[in-house]
Amino acid sequence: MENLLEIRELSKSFSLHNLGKNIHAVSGIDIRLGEGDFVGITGKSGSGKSTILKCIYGTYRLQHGSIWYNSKKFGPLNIAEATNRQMIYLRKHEIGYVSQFLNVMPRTTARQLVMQALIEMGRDQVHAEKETEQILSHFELDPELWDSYPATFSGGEKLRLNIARAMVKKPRLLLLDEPTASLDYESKMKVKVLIEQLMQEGTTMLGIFHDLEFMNNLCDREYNMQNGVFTLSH
Ligand SMILES: Nc1ncnc2c1ncn2[C@@H]1O[C@H](COP(=O)(O)OP(=O)(O)OP(=O)(O)O)[C@@H](O)[C@H]1O
Repeated sequence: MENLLEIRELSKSFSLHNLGKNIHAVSGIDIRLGEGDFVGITGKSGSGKSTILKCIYGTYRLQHGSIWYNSKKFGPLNIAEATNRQMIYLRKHEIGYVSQFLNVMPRTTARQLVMQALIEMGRDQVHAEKETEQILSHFELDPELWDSYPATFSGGEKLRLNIARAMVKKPRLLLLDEPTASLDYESKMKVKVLIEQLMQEGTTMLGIFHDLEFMNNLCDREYNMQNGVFTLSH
């Protein structure tokens, strides 16, 4: 397999049984991502952008098409047919997903949350501790909060922690689902610095951004979604 990710003819619809309705979220989507590519997706709200990322991450099962991912561990793998065990492995080691919502884990501090992610990736304790402190400082999370539970954090603090946790792992493929949506300008710029660092290190990224200015200078290619269909816009 020549690319890191090859999506062919992806279609996904949702059956709303209680309303007797079927919603076609996306259809006939084709995307190729070579190693190190940064591809952006734009489009109106509800046009199906997040659905694509969720199919790649295995949150949604597709009805039609294939999502070939060239895994380090499993070789070329069609995510549409991957087992739960394979998806759990990929999420821990190879594919990252960052959205604007943080899944808070009970009785886990901010520091532990980031450290766990690094240890899952195989870092030893000493390096994991150092990298955790570096990234929490980069996102200016007040050191007083490092050993507190994120459940009580403000929206912006949760979001910065969420991004820190996904990015510190430096996954091979990083899916960005509007991660900067509700961040202030300074925090957005900090995310941008990290994206640029990851690009230099060869991380492949597929990202949805509403802020076109933010995205324009970063992406190699940009697709626009309209009513569940894709067109290359630049
Ligand atoms: N789990 C679900 N169940 C039912 N319908 C869904 C589900 N997820 C998405 N949809 C529907 O699929 C369509 C596409 O949704 P999606 O979240 O992919 O859009 P989006 O382009 O990412 O929107 P936004 O920019 O507002 O986040 C919408 O009509 C949405 O209501």
